[in-house]
Amino acid sequence: MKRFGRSFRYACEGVAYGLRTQRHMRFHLSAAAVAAAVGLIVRIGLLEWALLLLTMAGVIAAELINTAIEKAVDLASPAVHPLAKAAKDTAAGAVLVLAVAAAAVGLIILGPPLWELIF
Ligand SMILES: Nc1ncnc2c1ncn2[C@@H]1O[C@H](COP(=O)(O)OP(=O)(O)OP(=O)(O)O)[C@@H](O)[C@H]1O
Repeated sequence: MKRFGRSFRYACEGVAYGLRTQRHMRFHLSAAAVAAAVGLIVRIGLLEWALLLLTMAGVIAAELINTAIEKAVDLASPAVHPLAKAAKDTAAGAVLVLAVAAAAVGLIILGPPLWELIF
């Protein structure tokens, strides 16, 4: 149990590090906060909340993995190397794919009720 608590604390430190140092992470969090606020306003259903939360968490988790890869690459290859570029760009690409999918999910779930509320 003590070991579990320690691992949990280290994981929280990792999330805090990502939040503190990655501007993209702050952007993703702000977008998630806006989506959650709209979800509350238009009163989406439980299944919609589950989907929205899963996509938000997916983007944030991908950003954390991207940060981990960036740091590991910087440690392993401080000099310019095509493989270092490939590793960083591929990891960034994974975040991009998830972020675009999350934006689409947000539009599909929040778009129609928001439209109805406004017009
Ligand atoms: N060691 C390296 N060798 C070759 N290319 C690199 C290396 N480090 C970074 N690059 C490339 O330089 C560009 C900018 O990289 P950088 O690490 O500054 O990331 P970034 O996308 O600006 O992210 P952030 O601002 O979040 O740190 C990317 O295309 C990356 O692949």
